[in-house]
Amino acid sequence: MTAAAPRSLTPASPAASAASLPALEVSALSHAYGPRRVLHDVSLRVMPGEFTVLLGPNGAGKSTLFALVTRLFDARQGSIRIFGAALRQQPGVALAQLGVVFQQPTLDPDLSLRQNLAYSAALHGMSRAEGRRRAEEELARIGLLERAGEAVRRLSGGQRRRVEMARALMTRPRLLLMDEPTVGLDAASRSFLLDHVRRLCREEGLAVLWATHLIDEVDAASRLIVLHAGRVRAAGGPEQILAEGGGGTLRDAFARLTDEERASEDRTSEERAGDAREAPP
Ligand SMILES: Nc1ncnc2c1ncn2[C@@H]1O[C@H](COP(=O)(O)OP(=O)(O)OP(=O)(O)O)[C@@H](O)[C@H]1O
Repeated sequence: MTAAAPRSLTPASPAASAASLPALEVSALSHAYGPRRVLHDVSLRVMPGEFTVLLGPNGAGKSTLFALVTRLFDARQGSIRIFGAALRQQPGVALAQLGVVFQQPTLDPDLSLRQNLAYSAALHGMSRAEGRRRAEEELARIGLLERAGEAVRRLSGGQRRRVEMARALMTRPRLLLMDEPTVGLDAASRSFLLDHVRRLCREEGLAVLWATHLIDEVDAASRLIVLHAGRVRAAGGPEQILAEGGGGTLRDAFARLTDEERASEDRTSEERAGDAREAPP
């Protein structure tokens, strides 16, 4: 996660050729905690400029997926590529393109906004001057530059989330992961974050994977990946999710796709199929 190439893509830039590659490509990824498998053969893609909502109820496996993509855990089964770079084989190249806002807040409340960002810039190998310049740019974009010298603890929850996003964007990542970033925020703070991120997708080609359990964070331009009980239940635009989820409203379709009974029926039939494959002739 070092300072990477500028996010804006011009046709002649080397980054432009990477624009046709998926920003994130996860293939047949599985993960277990001890004997308990919590991700089952997950495959998904996020393309540059796409705002993709990873929608799943509590326990679906969203944070586990993020932990694998950020290499907190080693992905032993399946593969993960970031702009074509395989995470296991080329971790430095892959992670240099990635920014992350984790579910748990990680700002130091006693440091100022500027100090928190400077600290992160130093960890990413930026010079002091560059770190300061980038911090000011990102704080200005989220409307908090005037408060740069204040301690984080004086900010509201929504403002803290904005600072975390500014920090993640300082290295100019081309793929941004956000894990339940709106939990506990009021409606105005939520829509600020959503609008800001969607604008970065539209105007700068940023690819975003936004994990949430809230269906109302989906808009008509979003792509969706519905994850439930560690499996991708549906993926595509809202129309496709409606079709796969049996129509009605998006909320109805999501409820059906994440229905426990249906999930366990599918598990049972997959297990039966697995048994049949493994049975001797
Ligand atoms: N460190 C761990 N050890 C054992 N099991 C875990 C661990 N972390 C998560 N799990 C289990 O893995 C499953 C997926 O959890 P995960 O946190 O990835 O889901 P999630 O979709 O992010 O849910 P939430 O929104 O509640 O955080 C859950 O059943 C959870 O209990």
